[in-house]
Amino acid sequence: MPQLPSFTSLSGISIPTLGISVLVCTVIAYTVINMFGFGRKNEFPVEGRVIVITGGSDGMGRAVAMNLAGRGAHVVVVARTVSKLQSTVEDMRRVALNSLKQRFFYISADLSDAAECDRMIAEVTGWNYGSGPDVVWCCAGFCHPGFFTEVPISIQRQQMDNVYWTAANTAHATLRNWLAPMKNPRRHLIFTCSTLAFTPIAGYGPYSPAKAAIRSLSDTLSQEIEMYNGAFTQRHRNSAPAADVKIHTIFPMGILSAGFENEQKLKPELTKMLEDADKPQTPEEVAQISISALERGEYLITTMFVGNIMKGTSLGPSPRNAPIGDTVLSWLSNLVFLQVIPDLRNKAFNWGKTNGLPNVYPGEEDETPQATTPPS
Ligand SMILES: NC(=O)C1=CN([C@@H]2O[C@H](COP(=O)(O)OP(=O)(O)OC[C@H]3O[C@@H](n4cnc5c(N)ncnc54)[C@H](OP(=O)(O)O)[C@@H]3O)[C@@H](O)[C@H]2O)C=CC1
Ligand SMILES: CCCCCCCCCCCCCCCC(=O)[C@@H](N)CO
Repeated sequence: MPQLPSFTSLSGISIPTLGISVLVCTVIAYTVINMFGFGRKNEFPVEGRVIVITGGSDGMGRAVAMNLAGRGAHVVVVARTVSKLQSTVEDMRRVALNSLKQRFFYISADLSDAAECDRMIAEVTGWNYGSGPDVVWCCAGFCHPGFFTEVPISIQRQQMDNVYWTAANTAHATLRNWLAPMKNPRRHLIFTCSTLAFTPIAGYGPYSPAKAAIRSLSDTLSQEIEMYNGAFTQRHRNSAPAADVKIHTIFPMGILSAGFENEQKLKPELTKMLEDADKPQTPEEVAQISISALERGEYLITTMFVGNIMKGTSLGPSPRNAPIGDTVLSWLSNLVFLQVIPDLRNKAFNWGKTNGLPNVYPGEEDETPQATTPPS
């Protein structure tokens, strides 16, 4: 009588081996499908949409504007300096996907002033035949690095105004516009933060807190917006507007922009040493990587490997992009940071030991280089 196949032999392969192989193949197939995005819906369609980009006249914001113009969006760029805005509009016309249909516009406004943000959103709505924009992407801001005690407090307040308040004022004006009845309920509000919101680096005291505040606002709004979504399901009982608003925040590492060149002139040598792991990216790279992540529907978005590790250690209560992937990332990052946290502090300590204090002391603020705030 022929022997029945035993538990350990099925055409010569044991069943546990077969099981593990199937599992491994499934994981590989799943990863490949995810990597190439087969069958995945684009969560960030932009063709024919009206997109406002603050800080859209330079650096990352300008690169985002050019990229989206090339994908068929109608783009409004907002910043203070008119000449840079005009040249960006001209360049967008050149790269437009459909130059006959697409419309471009610029608004000069200092967005650290809330009234200016309201005016800006009202102007965009007028220009868009009475409808608000579909996407608002906050990129305005610049960095004034320096040691906390050496940078005059007035400049630190300016950083809060130009980094946090330009974003918060824009979000306030935008959401008030969006939470009125709207034609196309799916909207995107995008903040541009920095990986410094995840990991402290000495010499960024005037700047990092403003970025950390943006991250906190983003997390709060991503929860608060659900109240509007919930109310909308009961719209037969109340007048809730359709509020399918998605919030996202981008966390770039260094970006090779005009703002970055200026920042390098002010930056303490210790800070440059501590951020040695940062290999700055071009604005175009940052724009492209961010847009691809938005298309995948991500919430907290980093633009390179080291930034992702920095995010992992600091995920806290933020909504996850992928529950399993982000959880594994946070475990691994926490292990990496067991070494990174004391390393950064030791480097600061040893810097002081070797070099003493820098030349500028409190009370000599007049010698501190001033933040560049290009004229309106
Ligand atoms: N460069 C870097 O290394 C990093 C930058 N980031 C962040 O990314 C974003 C873009 O940075 P980057 O590419 O360097 O930008 P740039 O410094 O090259 O450009 C900044 C843009 O913001 C505008 N802007 C600045 N202040 C205001 C204001 N008060 N009201 C309206 N517009 C304003 C500027 O125009 P104008 O001056 O004419 O108003 C310009 O269009 C910023 O939020 C920055 O903090 C994050 C990580 C790293
Ligand atoms: C393997 C993981 C190790 C992690 C080590 C931590 C390294 C810190 C790198 C700091 C990078 C700061 C980039 C943001 C810069 C920025 O926002 C300004 N340039 C603003 O313009």
